[in-house]
Amino acid sequence: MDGGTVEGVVPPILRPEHPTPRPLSALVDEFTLETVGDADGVEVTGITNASHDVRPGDIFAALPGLRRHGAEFAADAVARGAVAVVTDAAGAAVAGVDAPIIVLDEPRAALGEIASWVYRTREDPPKLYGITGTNGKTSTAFMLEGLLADLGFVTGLSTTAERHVGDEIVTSKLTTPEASELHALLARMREAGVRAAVLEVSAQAIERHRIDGVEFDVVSFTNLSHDHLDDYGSMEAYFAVKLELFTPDRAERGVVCVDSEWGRRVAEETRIPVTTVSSTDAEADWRVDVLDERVDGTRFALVGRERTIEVDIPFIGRHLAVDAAIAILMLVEDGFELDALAESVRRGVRSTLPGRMERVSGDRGPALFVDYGHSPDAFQATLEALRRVTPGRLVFVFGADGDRDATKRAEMGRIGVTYADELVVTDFNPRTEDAASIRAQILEGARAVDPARVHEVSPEEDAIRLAVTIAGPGDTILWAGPGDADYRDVAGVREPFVARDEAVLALHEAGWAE
Ligand SMILES: CC(=O)N[C@H]1[C@@H](OP(=O)(O)OP(=O)(O)OC[C@H]2O[C@@H](n3ccc(=O)[nH]c3=O)[C@H](O)[C@@H]2O)O[C@H](CO)[C@@H](O)[C@@H]1O[C@H](C)C(=O)N[C@@H](C)C(=O)N[C@H](CCC(=O)O)C(=O)O
Ligand SMILES: Nc1ncnc2c1ncn2[C@@H]1O[C@H](COP(=O)(O)OP(=O)(O)OP(=O)(O)O)[C@@H](O)[C@H]1O
Repeated sequence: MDGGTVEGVVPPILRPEHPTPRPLSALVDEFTLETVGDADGVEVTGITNASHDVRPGDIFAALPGLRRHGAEFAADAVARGAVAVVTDAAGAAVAGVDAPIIVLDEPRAALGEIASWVYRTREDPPKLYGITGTNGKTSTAFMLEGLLADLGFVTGLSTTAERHVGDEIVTSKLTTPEASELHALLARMREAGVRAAVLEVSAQAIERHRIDGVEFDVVSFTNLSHDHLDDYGSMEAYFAVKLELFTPDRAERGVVCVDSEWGRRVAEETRIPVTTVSSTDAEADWRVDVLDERVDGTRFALVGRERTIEVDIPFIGRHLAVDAAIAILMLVEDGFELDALAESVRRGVRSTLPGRMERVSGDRGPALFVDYGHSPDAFQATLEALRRVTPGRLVFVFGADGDRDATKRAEMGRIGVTYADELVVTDFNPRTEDAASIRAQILEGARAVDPARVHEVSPEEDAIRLAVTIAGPGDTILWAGPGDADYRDVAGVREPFVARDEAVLALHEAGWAE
């Protein structure tokens, strides 16, 4: 199981409350599936690939994984009420269950289409907006949802931070859920009357068939930078996966930020019509001209070939202005008039971004922000933005997560000490890795720039306390990594940990907060 061992830390999976039963035999006929056992008379109401999520009437998708084969859990799934199993030949050989088994060469590749059939998610779908890129997906998604809500839509949202079904909010596990969970979420949204849904799409989701069976009205590309090379090996391979979202099977239209070379390539190589936006390239269809950067917000002009609007967002930095522009343009691409959007932009973009550049300090002492950034490019964007609104020094606290792309760690250290005045290197979800050796990799990059401004403190609650001691009024502290997470993962065990709360406590102990 990927969720932790601590109760309350594993987020719930949202499902339709009143699914319509469908005959398994109709599924077998429609997809011409090879079946062991008798599908006749079996009624299906759901599907899942996680044995602990099985409900009576489900199909259990027993998928081969990196760590184990889901078929190991088939008996448990059937005991919980699964009425059929979908798996591959290896899974069928070990499933050992008294239930019909559908055997496929690649069950993961079929999961999206089967889940879409089970939950009928192609029937009268809501408007669907998908956002991909290395950084800014969650931020853009929240801003877009805010706009849609202001336009009067009942909205749905699926991000790294939270999933929303109208007013219902749960925390997320993966950025993009597995296909069976995603289609269940869409079915739950339909029950709640959701007419517009915004989905964050990770590279892993595209590659691992998590968004199969979903057809987006508009997709967008924020940027691409060093991350996830443990999964993809090279930036070229990482790019190729992202590009797949911009194909006619996946989406009708797109919005592409061409600030980076990767964005320019998406715009060139896409197979769907796209509009381009940039804060640096005057040739783009739309330009983001930042007019004013303040500690409480940013004002920018969104300049088109024929129209311009001015936009205020309550977030710091031009990178978030670009995210806001992408959100607005996704609606323009979907047929909304920019002028008609202006009022909603004024009100709707004023949503909150959980754990993204979130200010947790009050009026006294240093300003303290908790952020979710965990890549060199995100660090640079946030530190440069904070520098422009900080009269004093910039103190940066971060760690690099374990069991994830180790090749970015030294670069994170280098960026950290280059763009901040003081750097406190600490821990962040070491998972199954040794925390000290992760810190050592970061420190190697940081100390090569300037060892005098680099501190090493473990664990993170001590690190934030040191930062609060170093900083004073007029200074800014950025704690990057944990964002809005409510746990930390040490030695593969998740324990409750909320960075915001630790940060406020540290400020309180230093006399800067009540
Ligand atoms: C590399 C990757 O994406 N792995 C995902 C994948 O794991 P896997 O295929 O190796 O599965 P496994 O753990 O071997 O288990 C095999 C099967 O047995 C099932 N099982 C397993 C145990 C059990 O008790 N019962 C059970 O049914 C599992 O649900 C699975 O279907 O399927 C699992 C079940 O759905 C996921 O939890 C797991 O995500 C892991 C935790 C992960 O860390 N993924 C990251 C890399 C990821 O996907 N990140 C992106 C965003 C990144 C970003 O933008 O920063 C994301 O979209 O979240
Ligand atoms: N357009 C952008 N360019 C660079 N950095 C950005 C941009 N937008 C947001 N960031 C920074 O990237 C970090 C992550 O932001 P956000 O959560 O919105 O991205 P994400 O793509 O959803 O990340 P993840 O996929 O890891 O969930 C934050 O530090 C944020 O300040």
